[in-house]
Amino acid sequence: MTAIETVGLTKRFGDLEALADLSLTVPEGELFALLGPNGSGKTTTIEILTGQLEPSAGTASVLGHDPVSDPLAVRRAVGILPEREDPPSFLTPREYLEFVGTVRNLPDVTEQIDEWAERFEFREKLDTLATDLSEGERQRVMLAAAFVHEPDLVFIDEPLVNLDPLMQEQIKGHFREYCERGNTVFLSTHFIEVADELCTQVAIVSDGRLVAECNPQELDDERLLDVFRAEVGATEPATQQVSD
Ligand SMILES: Nc1ncnc2c1ncn2[C@@H]1O[C@H](COP(=O)(O)OP(=O)(O)OP(=O)(O)O)[C@@H](O)[C@H]1O
Repeated sequence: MTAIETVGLTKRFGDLEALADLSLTVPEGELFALLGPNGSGKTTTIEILTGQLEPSAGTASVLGHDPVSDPLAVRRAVGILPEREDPPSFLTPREYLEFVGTVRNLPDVTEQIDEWAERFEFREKLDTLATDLSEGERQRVMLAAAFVHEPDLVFIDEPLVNLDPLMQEQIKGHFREYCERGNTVFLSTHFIEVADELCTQVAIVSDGRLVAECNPQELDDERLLDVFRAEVGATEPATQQVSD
């Protein structure tokens, strides 16, 4: 089945066309990356697909729901982690995840909280106020919040930016395992290495336009970096780095 389908998705902000005629199909079970340089329309796409922003033209379907006419149905069904979003500074991870559990109608999240804190290694910080957590720790709490209700589809904007290399490996392993169970992960990133190593389907966007689609695991000599350079004209090696 198809997890996400967009047809001719377009978004204009005044004179700026942030997204132009984007048509994408993401089958269920895919570890998908929308890859593109800064300002290429990745966040705009996620915001439209999760019903936070209305497109100027085009249609989208997310797990069979229309994010324009029924944004709540989409947001109930999926997990979302926006770029650089933090838990509220005045709550502990435990309190925040309990809050998320309530919003997600989970009867009792005690076990899930333990499980996710163990998996993303913040168990010893469960009762520390978020304001006193490191950036990476806050990111791990937010990742747990995106997955805690075990949605079929999770959107994550720049998933690995604040994480140390060992935690990056752990999170990548989690994404793979999650998709192997038939779920779908939609990542947005400007780090080629993340898309190349991790993803089963990559769509490259530049200036709001889809310029290439591929499965990096099937690329032989033509590495994803070469495709990216050819289509986007990027020559900066910085795009290969995984962390800031
Ligand atoms: N609300 C807005 N009003 C006006 N312009 C906007 C708005 N939101 C985004 N844009 C513009 O749309 C373009 C695409 O932005 P978007 O945030 O989708 O890019 P991105 O690919 O996610 O970039 P980054 O990798 O830097 O996060 C940019 O030129 C941005 O300045």
